[in-house]
Amino acid sequence: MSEELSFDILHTVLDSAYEGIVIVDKQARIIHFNNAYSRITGIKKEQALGQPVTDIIDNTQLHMTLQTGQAERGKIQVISGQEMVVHRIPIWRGEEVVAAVGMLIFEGVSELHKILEMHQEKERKADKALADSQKKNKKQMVTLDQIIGKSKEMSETKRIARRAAKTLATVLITGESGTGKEMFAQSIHQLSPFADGPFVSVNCAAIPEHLLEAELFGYEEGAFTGARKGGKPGKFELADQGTLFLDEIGDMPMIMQSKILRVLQEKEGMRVGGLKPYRTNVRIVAATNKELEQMVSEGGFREDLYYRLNIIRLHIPPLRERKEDIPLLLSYYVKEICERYLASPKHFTEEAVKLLTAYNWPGNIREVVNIVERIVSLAEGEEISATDLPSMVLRHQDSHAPVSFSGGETTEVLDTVRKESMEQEREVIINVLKETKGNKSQAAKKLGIHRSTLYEKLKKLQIK
Ligand SMILES: Nc1ncnc2c1ncn2[C@@H]1O[C@H](COP(=O)(O)OP(=O)(O)OP(=O)(O)O)[C@@H](O)[C@H]1O
Repeated sequence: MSEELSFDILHTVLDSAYEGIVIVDKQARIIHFNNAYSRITGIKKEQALGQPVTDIIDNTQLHMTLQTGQAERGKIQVISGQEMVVHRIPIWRGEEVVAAVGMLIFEGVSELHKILEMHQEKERKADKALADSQKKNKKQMVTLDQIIGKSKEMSETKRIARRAAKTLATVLITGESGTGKEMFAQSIHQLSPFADGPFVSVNCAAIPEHLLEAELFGYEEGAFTGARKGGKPGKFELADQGTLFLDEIGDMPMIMQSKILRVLQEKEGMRVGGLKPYRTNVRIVAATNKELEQMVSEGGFREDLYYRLNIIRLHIPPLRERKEDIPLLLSYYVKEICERYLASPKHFTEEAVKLLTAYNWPGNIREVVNIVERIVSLAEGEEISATDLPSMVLRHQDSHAPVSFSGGETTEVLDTVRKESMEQEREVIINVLKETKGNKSQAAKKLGIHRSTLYEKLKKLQIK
């Protein structure tokens, strides 16, 4: 590129900059004065070019920059009666300062104040929103009364939860996905001596392994690349005097298991990059849908941590083992969802309830919520009948679970559907097992069901 061309390009770039830019030569004469500088100060370009900078710009120090060779940043300079923020930068060639650049960053300090105020206002709003959402969360926290279920199994689970809540002991909640483990954890917190403190929830499976320590214990400024200025408190600090809910604890990496055990024993934590430990007094409620005992025996979970967590055990049975709760859940959620969607009230016919009760609900109550949501948004009339149900419900009927809540005989339709669906289910499972070369854990994962459910199905469908 010719020297002339690069000079032209440079001038164009300087002229289109948002900041005011002035360049002086060795003798402190102005050799460049860009459009922004002219706009901000009202001084014409022709007036400025070739003139000593001290004659043109009020209170300039650029001639001093040429002498000292020192850069100055963020200095306040009064130009045309206004305070402005400037940088002054010397340009060296070898041992000598050959020019200096003056940059006008903010047109006035008042602009800087405005920006600062805007920023502070934004921060105030964000803090308020956070405080409001924390208050709202507190109000929205679940209580035991909101947990639906009158079956013997659920009544027993609630009884244990109520008693566990009053103690300071660690609670381990087990149960398949979607059975309501987080609901129980919140209810325990609400009834516990820690109820006035925060409820902090961490999903151990959702946080990448290398971030988990910082998330749980916090970090100090500069602890790693990307660490936030001022550091960040960890969940153990945030949950102080409250409850820390460690969801999916079975997915916790071994190294973190040891660190958690240490905090539980010593009631002290240490931020990543920190030098001084902090005190933390939290009630731990952990949950998992994994077989922790089996993980312990296979070496995937620390035995000492397991015993430390398993002081009170709360098992939530899957929905298929407490079928009498299904009609209650259906009628609660159909009402709640119709209200939420501003839809006209709807109800299930007796036959639809029978079919839904005979379904095996591998996704438990979360699946109930999803299916009812889907049905409500598609069904047109007030009545939800068998024809409105998703085909999956008809295909996966639980043949060895008689529908006893209404005391009636199962219908012929239901029988036919069941027979057909068992055949289909058998075929699907055999195919998946072939794909996984007989590996049952992988097959259960592919089918989206728990391993114990797969074993039950293998037995029921006589798959060898
Ligand atoms: N007994 C219940 N009564 C009413 N709603 C319930 C009940 N149990 C669960 N739910 C609802 O089902 C959904 C799943 O519940 P929750 O998140 O507590 O389950 P979970 O066992 O913690 O699931 P995961 O193991 O996947 O984290 C939520 O929408 C919750 O409100």
